[in-house]
Amino acid sequence: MTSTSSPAVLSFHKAGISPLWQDLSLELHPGDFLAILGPNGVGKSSLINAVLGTRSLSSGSLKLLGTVGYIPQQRMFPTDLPLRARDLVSLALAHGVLRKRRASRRDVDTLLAQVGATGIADVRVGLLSGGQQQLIRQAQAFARDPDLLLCDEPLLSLDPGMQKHVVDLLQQRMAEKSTAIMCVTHSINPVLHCATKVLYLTPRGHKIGSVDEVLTTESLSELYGTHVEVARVNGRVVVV
Ligand SMILES: Nc1ncnc2c1ncn2[C@@H]1O[C@H](COP(=O)(O)OP(=O)(O)OP(=O)(O)O)[C@@H](O)[C@H]1O
Repeated sequence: MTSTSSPAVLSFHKAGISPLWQDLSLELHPGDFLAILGPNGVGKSSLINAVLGTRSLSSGSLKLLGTVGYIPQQRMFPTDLPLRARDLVSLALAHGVLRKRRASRRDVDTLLAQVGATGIADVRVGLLSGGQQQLIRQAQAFARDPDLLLCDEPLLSLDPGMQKHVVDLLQQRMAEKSTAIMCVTHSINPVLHCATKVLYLTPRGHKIGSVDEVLTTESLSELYGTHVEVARVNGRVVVV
């Protein structure tokens, strides 16, 4: 549940990365789910990278309160990487803990169970399928109970069943831990039920608001400068 009474976990104030986007102001509160949409190359990943500090803003500012977890765009682990799924999760849990350098086996097993990866715990990560590797990345990102979770196309190349599983896990984090989520995606439908805000980026400008405010014929036609039809079919958003 969104908690607008709590301080914003992340806020952008008139932020820009030239020449991609500018004058971006938004706030993310605990329990918010921001879906970031837009065409290829418009600067969606760059927005995530700005929060991670790996890309600088060229104007404006951003303020981050709290810890961050990151699910990167899908990239396969090397097939010969000599680490099991449980080793990667263990490293993520132990990271930053100075006195206790090793995560307990129980904590690792709990996290693996949470993402439904118990059965692959002892398999070398490079031998896992793309979807299975994505679960391990999710477990890594959850390890330190982040206040803000950055997800860069976490559903890419997953089948519908696995997409639902991944979105359910994100939604569970929002509900149980009030984690705020920023999720870059090329399709709004798998996250339609949990998105509290949508940021739609185009080379001509951007819009921020609820799904019903942003994903409309009027709003997208204005953003693209040409008529774009947005329809609802069986509860799904269809852009024509
Ligand atoms: N560190 C960087 N420095 C300068 N330019 C960069 C950097 N990283 C990416 N770019 C450029 O910024 C532009 C936007 O890239 P970005 O990956 O943010 O787009 P995107 O909207 O996520 O695209 P896609 O949907 O295709 O993943 C691209 O032209 C890219 O080449």
